[in-house]
Amino acid sequence: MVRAIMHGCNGKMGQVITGLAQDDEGIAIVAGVDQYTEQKNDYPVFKSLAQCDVEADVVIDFSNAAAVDALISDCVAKKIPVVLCTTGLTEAQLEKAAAAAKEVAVLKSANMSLGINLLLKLVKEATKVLVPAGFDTEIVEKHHRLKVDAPSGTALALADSINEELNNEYAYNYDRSQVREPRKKEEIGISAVRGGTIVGEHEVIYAGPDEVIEFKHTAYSKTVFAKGAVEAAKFLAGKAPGRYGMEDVI
Ligand SMILES: NC(=O)C1=CN([C@@H]2O[C@H](COP(=O)(O)OP(=O)(O)OC[C@H]3O[C@@H](n4cnc5c(N)ncnc54)[C@H](O)[C@@H]3O)[C@@H](O)[C@H]2O)C=CC1
Ligand SMILES: O=C(O)C1=N[C@H](C(=O)O)C[C@H](O)C1
Repeated sequence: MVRAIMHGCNGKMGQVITGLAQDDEGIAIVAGVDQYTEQKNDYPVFKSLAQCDVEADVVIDFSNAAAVDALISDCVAKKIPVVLCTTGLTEAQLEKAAAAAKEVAVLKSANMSLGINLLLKLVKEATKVLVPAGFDTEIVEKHHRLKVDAPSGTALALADSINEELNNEYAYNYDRSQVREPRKKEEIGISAVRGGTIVGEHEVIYAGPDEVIEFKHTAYSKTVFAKGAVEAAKFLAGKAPGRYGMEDVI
């Protein structure tokens, strides 16, 4: 059985994963880390991974970008593989995660659901055909009112997947309110909506001459992300240092 430390254990995703792990014989949450150390479950909770003295095979992280620098350093120091799911990371943090992967196994993914990981591939095929035919690409994401980062990590991952097919030559446009000019061809628009309890919606819109194609993924519960994270943790435990992604798990 894989022993996991839940980083961000007292948050929304931390609690869904804790519930899922209780019914899964292949994984056990043996400790939690959270800035609020209230013990909500049957495992001990520590303020930081550095302070955690419980042995484990892997860390699952759903916390906050501000927590990720210390987390990565602590995983390297303790030589524990990490499933990094927190979004809104800076370029410097992404570089730090890449450097850490030389020392420990790091699986980073902005979205652990099966559907989005398929969509990341589908948009590559669509882009190859549609953009040369004159279609513009826009991404619209919608999330609950408590989400702190925008645009979502998933929207950025979708944009990156599309842009790879365009030799990374397209710029991301997050805000059209400050200019009065037609849309540039070589851009990908990304818009964020926040409200209520929306779990997560991502639409990729290809708008062409007289026709529009839309791909849409809707997450109806956080369980889709939690299931992916649990499978990723089982996959990553015991793996050699390196960078891994959900494509390695699915
Ligand atoms: N990759 C994926 O599939 C998904 C990623 N996410 C991302 O996961 C992150 C967490 O999401 P939620 O659980 O909804 O947020 P949340 O705000 O409900 O939970 C975050 C938890 O992290 C804790 N935390 C914050 N700073 C900390 C620190 N410095 N040290 C230790 N713990 C700290 C908070 O106290 C809280 O309990 C977000 O960045 C979100 O975008 C969310 C869902 C799916
Ligand atoms: O904060 C969330 O809730 C989610 N965050 C991830 C993101 O930023 O892409 C994934 C999912 O959409 C839910």
